[in-house]
Amino acid sequence: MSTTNAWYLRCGRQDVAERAVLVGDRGRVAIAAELMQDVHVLGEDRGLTTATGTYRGTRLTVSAFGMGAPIAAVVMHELADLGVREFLRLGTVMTVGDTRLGELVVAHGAVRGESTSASYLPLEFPAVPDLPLTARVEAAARSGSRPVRTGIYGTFDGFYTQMTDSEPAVTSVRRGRDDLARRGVVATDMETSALFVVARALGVAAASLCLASVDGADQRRMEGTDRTDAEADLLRVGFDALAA
Ligand SMILES: O=P(O)(O)O[C@H]1O[C@H](CO)[C@@H](O)[C@H]1O
Ligand SMILES: O=c1cc[nH]c(=O)[nH]1
Repeated sequence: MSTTNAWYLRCGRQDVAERAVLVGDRGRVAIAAELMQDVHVLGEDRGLTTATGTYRGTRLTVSAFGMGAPIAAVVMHELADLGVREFLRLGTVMTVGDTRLGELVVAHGAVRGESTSASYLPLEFPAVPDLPLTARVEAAARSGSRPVRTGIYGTFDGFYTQMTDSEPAVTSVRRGRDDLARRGVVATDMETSALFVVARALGVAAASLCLASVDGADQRRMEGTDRTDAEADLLRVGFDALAA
């Protein structure tokens, strides 16, 4: 791949910072842009939105991939080829076990329940974050006002078949969530394990910090200003960690 023009992100090495935030929802790029100065919105293709700006003197790139591990891996891969060295996923998760809505959850590892990471490294390889970056993330989270939880994520491809209580898989999904809780998993999402493994394969650092926005037990969702305020807190904490 050319290092001057990424296939899908449609930008060059000079357009991106060495530190990047990966979000799912494109709306979070707009919120992130409000936190930064000198913001440049970069090329947009297939709904992938990327912006680079400065936060407290540190240049940061924010990129939205949408949903799911395959496209998250494409975005990480292109940004790594362009020179990004540190990645922080800032997203949302569903609670497992004792995790409560509104908590910020720092990933200490992730169950590789998705298929994308196996195209980079075999399943024997663990999905673990970069530990120094994770320590920065945890410190920034603990200096904020929200409760912080740490632990293992479960990452899956099947939103309706592996994660939510939807027919026809509702019984196996509930059983699977109980099994994860018994083994100490604290949350589920669709990208974290893939990003950890892809980062290891490409020789870059990755960490993941997410807002618990859906209750796994009853599928209640954070809504309205509760949710938007919490997502703004998530972005501020994440930016503080990357700028530290
Ligand atoms: O809030 P984001 O970052 O999109 O993350 C979570 O939300 C989506 C599912 O609702 C998946 O992408 C999942 O990982
Ligand atoms: O239900 C949810 C909420 C956030 N992230 C997910 O992957 N699922």
